[in-house]
Amino acid sequence: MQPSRETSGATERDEAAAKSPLAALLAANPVVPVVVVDSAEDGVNVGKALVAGGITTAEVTFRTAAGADAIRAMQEVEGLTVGAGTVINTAQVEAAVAAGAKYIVSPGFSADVVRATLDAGIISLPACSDASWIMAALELGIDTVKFFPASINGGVPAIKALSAAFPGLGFVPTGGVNADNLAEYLSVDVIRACGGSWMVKKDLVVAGDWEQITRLSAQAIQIAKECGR
Ligand SMILES: O=C(O)C(=O)C[C@H](O)[C@H](O)COP(=O)(O)O
Repeated sequence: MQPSRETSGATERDEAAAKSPLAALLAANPVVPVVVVDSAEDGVNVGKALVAGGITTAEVTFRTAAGADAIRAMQEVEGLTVGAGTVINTAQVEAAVAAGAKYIVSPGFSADVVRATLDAGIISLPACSDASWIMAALELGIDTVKFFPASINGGVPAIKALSAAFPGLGFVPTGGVNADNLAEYLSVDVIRACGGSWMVKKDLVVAGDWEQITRLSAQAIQIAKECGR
């Protein structure tokens, strides 16, 4: 009997996870929330709200001045693996590592940022939006790339087309992913996880609506489970 698509996907993901710390991180965290906060305190509250909803990681961006402080403070949230997002230069890599970030995500590909991250012994997730950038990432040993902005760059059909040229490569689509299309993305085997801000929208953080963040997180995790994640 042929294995079902879901079963073969799980096996392929399991094999990748056994070989790569990044793939293992994503196997444990199929939904990666992109967190933007203006204070460390907000970061801690968001982190607790995510964990209460079953999300166990947070990509805290360097888009605000509070990024590094929030990453440092969020280490205290039990059950949360904190990474840094929107890391666009090596000074930010240093700041993220010093703050305790366990992984580093960029909106694009910079060889300097990837090298500095790997040299620090941290997991690197650069974004690549086309085949040329993917080839540059492969040269540095990257096995999974963020695909950003996913919806504008062609979504699932684009990822399937790129995947045909790069067998074994994992993708983390981010940008335009939400509760309505999460299942479409997570039903594709090479998509190791999805990133996005939909469960931690700025207005929810500003309003201190931690309960809604928990509800949206739980909804995302439920969708992921239904996709066999
Ligand atoms: O800041 C970065 O490093 C990014 O790469 C951008 C974020 O991942 C996206 O802006 C999230 O996209 P939305 O879920 O559509 O809000």
